Amino acid sequence: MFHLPLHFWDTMATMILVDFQTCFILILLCFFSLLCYSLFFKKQKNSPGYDLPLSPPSLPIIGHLHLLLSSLTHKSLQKLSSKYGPLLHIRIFNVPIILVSSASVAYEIFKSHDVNVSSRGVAAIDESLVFGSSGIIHAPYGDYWKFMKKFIATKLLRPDALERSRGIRAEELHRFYSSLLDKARKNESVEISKEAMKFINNTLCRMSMGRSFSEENGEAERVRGLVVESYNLTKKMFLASLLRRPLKKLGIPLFKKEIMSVSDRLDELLESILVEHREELDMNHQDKDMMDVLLAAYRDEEAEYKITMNQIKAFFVELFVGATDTSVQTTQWTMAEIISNPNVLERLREEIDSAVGSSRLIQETDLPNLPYLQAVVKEGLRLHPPGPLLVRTFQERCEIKGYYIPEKTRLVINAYAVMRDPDSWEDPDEFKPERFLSTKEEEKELVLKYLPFGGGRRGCPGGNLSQIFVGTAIGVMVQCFEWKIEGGKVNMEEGFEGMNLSMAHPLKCVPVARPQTLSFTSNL
Ligand code: HEM
Repeated sequence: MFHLPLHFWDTMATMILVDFQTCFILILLCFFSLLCYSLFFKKQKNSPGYDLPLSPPSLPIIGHLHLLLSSLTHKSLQKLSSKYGPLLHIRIFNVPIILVSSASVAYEIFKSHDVNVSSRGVAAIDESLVFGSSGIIHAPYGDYWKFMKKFIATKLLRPDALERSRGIRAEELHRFYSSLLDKARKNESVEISKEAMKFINNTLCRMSMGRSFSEENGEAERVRGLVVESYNLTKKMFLASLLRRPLKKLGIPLFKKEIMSVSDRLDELLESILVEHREELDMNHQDKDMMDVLLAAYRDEEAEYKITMNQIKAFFVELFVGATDTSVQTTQWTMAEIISNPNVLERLREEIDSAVGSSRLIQETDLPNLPYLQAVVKEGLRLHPPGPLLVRTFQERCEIKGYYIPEKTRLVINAYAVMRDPDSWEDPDEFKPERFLSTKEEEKELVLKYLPFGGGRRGCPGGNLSQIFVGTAIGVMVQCFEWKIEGGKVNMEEGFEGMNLSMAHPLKCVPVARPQTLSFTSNL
């Protein structure tokens, strides 16, 4: 009898086992695809006359999801629009998203459909303090949002409220200068974003709730740590918000545990700071910082809107998440551009030296007299907007450039692409601050295509404060130091840290103190 060798049976057994595993995986895949198909891929009900713009080629089932998950989404989308046009529709599974990449289409949307696109329509985990439903960033366009927007403009960031906290910013600016000077004396390298983060986070902590890094309990540092954790969850939150409804049907609470863990710790920290503020307010009846002002609104029986404690906490979380890293990244990118463009550095320094002189440190009250510095910051924001994609939702069906968009369709405006659109900007990839030294007429035109702070009523309310943070930080670095760059050249490669566009290789350089600026005492 013919005997097959033992190892043959071994091999057969292994093959059968492997085949069985492959089959099992295949069956699972088929099952999962069918499930995806029924959950995401079933044709949406067409609204009458619904006619979306062109959709570029996409992958089966997932559509353009891979582009949204790429590390530099704004660039992938910019590439797509430069090939297929400034008004497109992309899809994630079967969910359509309108993609806008030119100034003219963005302008039409903000001019004629502003209220219609004034809700973002994205909410991750309802009960989370980070990007949940209690915050302003994801609040639908309605009473709560209107109350908060007005409150921020008239109570928290109005010129006289900012005037009251000017002393805090001057102290922190001096501390920023001293820290750089210390590094210069030791000939040590500085990571610009770290120094800027200390300055901005500390200033904002003091302005909003009277806390700073230097205080012993370290609350500002804990806030900062938790904000960093929130940034690191951004992509997960985005996915959770996108797939929330279909996955809810399957009982999968995507990333809920991680998101709630950060949210709970923020809640605990803010609760203790709020209790302290309430007790102090009861004793002194005097509001000193933003938290006091919000608590007074909470207690106001006559207030137009009855704000809740959860909304107050969510506001502070979003204030830190939205205000610190955006300003830090802008400071870092702008400084990188200044160091890479010696002619800009020279002109800027001449302006500061002549307007401020050499006997004192620059202050925020100097900014109106420094038009070139303002132009440099604007140009930094044009080329490197920290939030390159603006996300909104069309609440109602509408017509854009002859297309009919159904209600509840997501909208993404690629502000990065708009601000580098060669049809709107001369030499769009060049750092040319002069373009912002314009006449009033030209200025009006610029507003239409300049979107680092978004647009319309849903645009960023913190533009003025961020100009102060970034303008003064850049002012100090240029006024007081020469900068030696490691390796002689700045690496301008982009990366994405958390939710903001950042430098793939953080800017590190050694400050060398200019002789006349060695002995500035505090401006106060
Ligand atoms: C360089 C710094 C900053 C940049 C580039 C920036 C950018 C943005 C952008 C692009 C948006 C979305 C706008 C839209 O959808 O049209 C936004 C929203 C927001 N920003 Fe800023 N921001 C900065 C600083 C600040 C500061 C300092 C604050 C607070 C003091 C702040 C508070 C907010 C708030 C509360 C929102 C939500 C507004 C709403 O949904 O109605 N931001 N910001």
